[in-house]
Amino acid sequence: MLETYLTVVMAITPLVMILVRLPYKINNLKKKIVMSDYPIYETILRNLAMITVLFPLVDTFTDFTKRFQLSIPMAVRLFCSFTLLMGLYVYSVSHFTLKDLWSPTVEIKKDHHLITNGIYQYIRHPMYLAGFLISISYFFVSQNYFSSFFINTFWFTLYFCRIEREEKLMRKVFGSQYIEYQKKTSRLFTFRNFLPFLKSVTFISLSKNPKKSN
Ligand SMILES: C[S@@+](CC[C@H](N)C(=O)[O-])C[C@H]1O[C@@H](n2cnc3c(N)ncnc32)[C@H](O)[C@@H]1O
Repeated sequence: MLETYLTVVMAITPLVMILVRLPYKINNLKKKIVMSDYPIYETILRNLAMITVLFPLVDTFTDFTKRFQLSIPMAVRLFCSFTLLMGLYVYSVSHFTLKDLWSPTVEIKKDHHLITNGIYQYIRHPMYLAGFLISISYFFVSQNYFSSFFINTFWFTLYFCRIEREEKLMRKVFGSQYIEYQKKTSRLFTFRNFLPFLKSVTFISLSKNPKKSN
């Protein structure tokens, strides 16, 4: 019974990730990019990371990776299934908040404005936080060190290479507005504003993305 629940969590992970992202991915193709910063190594890394999104399906529905299993206590696996679902939720909320300003790489679109509401009023990179939560939790839920090694290596490297460049580009485009925003927010996680942060995730405060920055 518990094993079935964990298998379902593993199987829905890539499906939720793909389905949530799909409309934004399509929308992104229509938008005019005015500035970008993505070196070739990031394109390679991103494509490799994208392939690993499918690994949970391989782990769940085939025997290819079965021999790389550890034995992790059920209580730990159950707890991590909760953090994995939280990760999927934060991933969805950050997409819903960023809307058509989402892009797969570090780039600025025509009429880009700074989002500072909802979950973005507490942390600057909720989508990357979600990625970390999902990848780490997946290791414990699946117990599969082979898939988890590739998932974690590619996603962690991608995010760590990207965050600084993304913030640099945002400072270049939004100037003092982004510097002020940085002062008020944490990069990936907030202990100081943990409760309001949780509230913003729980109640999806998607209320009116300001068209112009405040
Ligand atoms: C994959 S999204 C990730 C957004 C953010 N780093 C996160 O983790 O939630 C990357 C794009 O989002 C855009 N972006 C990031 N933060 C933003 C903000 N606060 N307001 C508007 N656009 C933002 C940037 O143009 C960047 O190219």
